[in-house]
Formats: sequence, structure tokens, C-alpha cells
Amino acid sequence: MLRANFIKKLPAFDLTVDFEINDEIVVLCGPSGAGKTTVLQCLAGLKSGIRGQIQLNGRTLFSSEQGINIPTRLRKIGYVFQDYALFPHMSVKRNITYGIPGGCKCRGDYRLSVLEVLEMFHITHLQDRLPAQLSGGEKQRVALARALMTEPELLLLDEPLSALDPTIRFGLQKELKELQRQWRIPFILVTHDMQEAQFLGDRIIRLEKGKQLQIN
Ligand SMILES: Nc1ncnc2c1ncn2[C@@H]1O[C@H](COP(=O)(O)OP(=O)(O)OP(=O)(O)O)[C@@H](O)[C@H]1O
Repeated sequence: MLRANFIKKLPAFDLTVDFEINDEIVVLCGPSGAGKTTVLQCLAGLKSGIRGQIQLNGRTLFSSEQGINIPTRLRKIGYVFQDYALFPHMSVKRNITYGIPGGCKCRGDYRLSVLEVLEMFHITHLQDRLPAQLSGGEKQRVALARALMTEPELLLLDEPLSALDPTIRFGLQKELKELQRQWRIPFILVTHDMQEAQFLGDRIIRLEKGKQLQIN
């Protein structure tokens, strides 16, 4: 479970976050500039100047009061960026194993092998390609595979499907939902698309100028 209760001062307003998220998909929506991406960045440890606390499965990731600020790489949080942020000069396989001790060869302390993850996302045949040689949907699968390879306890997705055409998009929405049901970790997903929010979200939180309004 994720518990987050913090304030982040932004130039135009204060972003106020107060939520508890179980093993479910919470969709964050709201107008451009409302603070959605900033919420994800604060949770991942990519923003400074926060007051409050963040706990994941009982571990304190951040507490301004106690002076705790666990570095991003140790937070056990997967992050899928809007533009996928794949390394352009690395193959699919290297992208997926980047940052994993032992890389492609070794399982180490991880439960999953790279071959299992490639299979899970139906991208085994693409493992030696570079990102430039992939379609948008394939890149999205690689980004998800990379995020899940580290066995996160929370997955953050910033408009993961927005670059895709509607037919591929719907297929991947279903896959995302199934993935969450299999992994049973909290997903927080940002989208501008209300249909997508309704389909994917177990709960929808609307942000307006940094304030949370719950829709369902
Ligand atoms: N690096 C920055 N420096 C100053 N202000 C910033 C910075 N990044 C974001 N902001 C401001 O913080 C606010 C929240 O931005 P954020 O990117 O979180 O919004 P968003 O809801 O994700 O928007 P969008 O839907 O357009 O991606 C905005 O008012 C934005 O102008």
C-alpha cells in the first residue's frame, strides 16, 4: 500500500497530495499544468522541496520531519515516461536489463529472468533491435518490461498510451489492466483521456491547480 501526504510548492500554486492506494489502478487526470506529472516525480524521488511523507508497504521513502529521503533507485518504484525514455543506442534486451546487477546474464536476487520478461510482453523476437526500429506499441511494451524487470512495489505511468493510435491503444489498455491484476501492486496512471480513465481506473482522482478532487 502507498500512503502519500505531502505539499510541494510550485510557482503558481501549492500541490497538495493526500492519498492511500492499495493494489489497484488509480488514474490521475485534470487539465494541463494541474500538477499530475509533478505528483509522480515527487513519489519517485525526482523532486526536492517537499514537505510531508511517503510510505510504501510500511517503508518510509520520504519524511521531511524525520529527515528521510530514500534515493530513487532504492524506492522500488517503476516509472514509465510519456515518451518511453528508452536508450536509443541500446538494444531492447539491454534497455530492459539496464541497471539490473548482472545485466542480461544473471538473475541475482531477482525473481524474473530477462527471457521471462521478454516473453511476458511478447517482445522476444525484438530483443536485438534498437528502439528506432520499433513501432510505438512495441516501444511501449519495452518500457513496461523495463519498469517491471526491477520488480517494483509501485508502478507510475505518465500518459503511457497517448502516442498510440486508437486501435493499438485499446488493446494495450486491456493488457495494462490484466497486468495490474497479475502483479497486484498499485498503479498510478496519468491520462487526459476520460474514456481511458473510466476503463482503467478503479479510482479516478482529478487534480485542479494542485488540489485533489476524487471522482469515484
Ligand atoms: N521545472 C519547472 N519549473 C517551474 N515550474 C514548473 C516546472 N515543471 C513544472 N512546472 C509547473 O508546475 C505545474 C505543474 O506541472 P506538471 O507538469 O506537473 O502538470 P501536468 O498536470 O502534468 O501537465 P500536463 O498535463 O500538461 O503534462 C505547472 O504549473 C508547471 O508550469
